[in-house]
Amino acid sequence: MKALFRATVLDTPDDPFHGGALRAESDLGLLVQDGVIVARAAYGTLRAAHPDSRVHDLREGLLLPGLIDTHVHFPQLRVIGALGRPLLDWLRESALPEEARLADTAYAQPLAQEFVQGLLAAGTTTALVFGSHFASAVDAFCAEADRRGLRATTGLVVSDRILRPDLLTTPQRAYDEGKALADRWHGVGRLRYAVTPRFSVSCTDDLLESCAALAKDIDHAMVTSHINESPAEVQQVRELFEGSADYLDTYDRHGLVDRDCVLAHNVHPSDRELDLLATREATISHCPTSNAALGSGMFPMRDHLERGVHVALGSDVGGGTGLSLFKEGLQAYFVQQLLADRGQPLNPAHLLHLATAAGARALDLSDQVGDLSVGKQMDAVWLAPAAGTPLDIGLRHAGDASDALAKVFAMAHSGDVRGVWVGGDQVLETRHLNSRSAE
Ligand SMILES: O=c1[nH]c(=O)c2nc[nH]c2[nH]1
Ligand SMILES: [Zn+2]
Repeated sequence: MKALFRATVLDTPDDPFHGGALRAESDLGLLVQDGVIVARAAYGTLRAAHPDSRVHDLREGLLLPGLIDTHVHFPQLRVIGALGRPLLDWLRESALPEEARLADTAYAQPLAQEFVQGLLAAGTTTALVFGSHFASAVDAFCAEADRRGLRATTGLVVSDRILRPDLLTTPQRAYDEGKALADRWHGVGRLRYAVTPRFSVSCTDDLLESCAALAKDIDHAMVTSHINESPAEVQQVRELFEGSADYLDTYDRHGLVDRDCVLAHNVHPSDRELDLLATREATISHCPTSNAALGSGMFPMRDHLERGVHVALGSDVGGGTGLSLFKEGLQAYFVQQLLADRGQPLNPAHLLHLATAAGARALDLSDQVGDLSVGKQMDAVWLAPAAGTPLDIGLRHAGDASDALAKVFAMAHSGDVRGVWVGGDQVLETRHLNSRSAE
């Protein structure tokens, strides 16, 4: 049976960083068949043409494309909020001891459930997920993401130096375990594989070469890692890779940087790195709450965009302070405001684009998700705040759609998410969902 969604729908099919604007339509109908939007028109018109369709009446609040988180660590959910330390200290004292616990599948399995539930509850329908150093834990995450219907790209995190010994591997083992995981999960349901060297600090050239070999041997794999996050980390990479031009070169000289590559942070890039990222068409995942929490620095978004580098948004949990991309969008806005004349002016359409269509492009999923046009998958988040909350009051008094969206980024959180769909499947249902088969 066809489903007909009735809502006020906001999305950004035309890139607002390149002349596009927010698309906003009220009392719109989205007709969905087999998970795909097959018609988009005034609700009354679609209802008259499809009287047997099952109506989802979402007129309260707003319907947005499902959010796309391009950098989030599965093993770090339980250590969100370890504030007060810079990156390398935070890794050693907070993140890595927790990551070591995932050697135990009995620890990893409930964590996978909590993590996938957390993403969906935040309205995130697609994510590029930094996996675990342990293949069994990556299996646990993939099984849970598949069970819940999350659109996820993930892989085995690999390192062969400097980290605590229980997190280290070898180039051969990294290849073999990664290949076996990809054979099990790549292309299963909505899952894809990402080759995931942790960062150049913890990866020798031999390991990065094995990552490149693995990426070549998996049809259309992604590659993801970290880059230029904190000054101390950048300095350590400089010392470890004396023959490299810069941090990006440590990946690029192994052929790891191309359109299917997403690198998190890039808070401290050189002009050469920005130009090469643009040439390679790679994406930088900007993770603003993490950058602030770890004191990593203020992201030079304007330099990225002026030089043609693609930018999307990531929560970077657990360096980041939660799974909500609304909070990341707001923090991205704050940082650019604080950079004053060096900052990138951002309006609500920019924020929505960064949290949706830009992520789809990063993951090479633009033909499927990122906005709510005909032909796209029905991946959507329905925001309907409880009556009397500041967001509810704000939405009811918003001057126009852009104003309403600004209020969403200023105030929305998981508690305001009332329904989430991936490929037309309802993957999260919360308070009093209003769905009926006829008017
Ligand atoms: O923000 C970050 N989180 C991490 O877990 C990590 N590992 C290397 N570099 C990192 N940066
Ligand atoms: Zn990270």
